[in-house]
Amino acid sequence: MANVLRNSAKFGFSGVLSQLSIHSRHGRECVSPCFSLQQRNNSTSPKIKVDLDNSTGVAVLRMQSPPVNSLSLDFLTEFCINLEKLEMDKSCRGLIITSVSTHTHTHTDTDTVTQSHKTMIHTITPPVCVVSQTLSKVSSTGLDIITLPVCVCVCVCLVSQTLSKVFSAGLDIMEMYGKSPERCGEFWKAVQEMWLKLYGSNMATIAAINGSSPAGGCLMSIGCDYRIMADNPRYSIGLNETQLGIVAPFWFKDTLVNTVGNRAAELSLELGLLYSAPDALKIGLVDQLVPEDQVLSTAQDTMSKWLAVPDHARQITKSMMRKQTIDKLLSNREADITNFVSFITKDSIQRSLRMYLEMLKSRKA
Ligand SMILES: CC/C=C\C/C=C\C/C=C\C=C\CC(=O)SCCNC(=O)CCNC(=O)[C@H](O)C(C)(C)COP(=O)(O)OP(=O)(O)OC[C@H]1O[C@@H](n2cnc3c(N)ncnc32)[C@H](O)[C@@H]1OP(=O)(O)O
Repeated sequence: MANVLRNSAKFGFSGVLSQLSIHSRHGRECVSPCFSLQQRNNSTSPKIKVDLDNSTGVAVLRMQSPPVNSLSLDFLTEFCINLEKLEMDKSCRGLIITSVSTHTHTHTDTDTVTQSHKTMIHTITPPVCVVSQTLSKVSSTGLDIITLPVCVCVCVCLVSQTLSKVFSAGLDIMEMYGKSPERCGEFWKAVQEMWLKLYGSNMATIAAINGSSPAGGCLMSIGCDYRIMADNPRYSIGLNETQLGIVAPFWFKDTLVNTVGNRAAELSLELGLLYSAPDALKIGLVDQLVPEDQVLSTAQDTMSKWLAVPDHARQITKSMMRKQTIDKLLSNREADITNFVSFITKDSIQRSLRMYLEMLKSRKA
């Protein structure tokens, strides 16, 4: 654990703001205004909202990165910073990770608004102007640009984006498709960092899984100490990498083996299985199913049981259970990055990713 914390110390807070502005992928975030707004609201970053209840010592981290909470470099950077801040905060003993279903953003603009196609524009003030219009997808970049000729004096508009019913769609495939080896390496290092921080956290961690959680989303869930999933037939969870033509790295595999045992992990990984909530419960991939509207409250009740155990005893035990798995990656980080980069940049793998992306988009059409 100490190693994990020492390793993570290299993420300085001064670097956070610059990372956030540099890596904004779609140009849909207006970083500075959002960041200051989030600070006023006691949240820490645009894609992630954190509320720490000082009376219980429990923080709720809500992922709010539409459309599917995919784990981009931006997202992972914010996630790690937030985790590090909570880890350093002695008053925080427990962490619940979940997804928000709605997300509000503030944009400062003059007369043009650029957003993704799932955006609804609700209100624009001042001048008073109400528009309610679902945008259609128009450009090859995936961005929609509309001009509001009647609102040439727009100063501030409140934009609400809707998240799909997902916990997290896993790694952002666009971070692995058509990117330079350097950028892929940077991305993979951030994926490693996210897992090291979460799996090695001193806090008691609970995943409140209120939506689908494939691949990297599943990794995030099994990186926690306990998993509560919404009993909704539309949701699934699992490490489905082979379905994309890619191979789950050894530390994904190790985390799954530690959670469900060797045989279930073998079947699950080789077939790239996505489990329904009841099937996930059956193999121990999640610990509890509850009605969707009770996921968070159950996580909070469960957390109080975890926090009834003296911290030092729980932390040392957790370290004893997970240290070997964590150390294996720590001593192979560079080789793991090299492997990832050479694997993911292969033509054949890039073709698989392209076909998978096309499949995702055509499924919708
Ligand atoms: C030898 C070995 C050495 C080293 C190791 C090497 C390699 C290991 C490498 C990688 C490991 C990767 C792990 C991963 O996490 S890969 C990501 C896997 N994720 C998935 O398969 C999920 C795909 N998504 C879905 O199934 C669905 O989107 C959903 C169930 C999450 C939600 O369904 P919805 O119907 O609600 O939403 P959609 O319309 O499908 O999606 C909306 C929108 O979002 C885009 N999108 C979805 N998922 C992703 C994603 N993971 N990354 C980027 N973008 C995503 C989707 O295309 C839609 O986009 P458009 O609106 O059409 O533009």
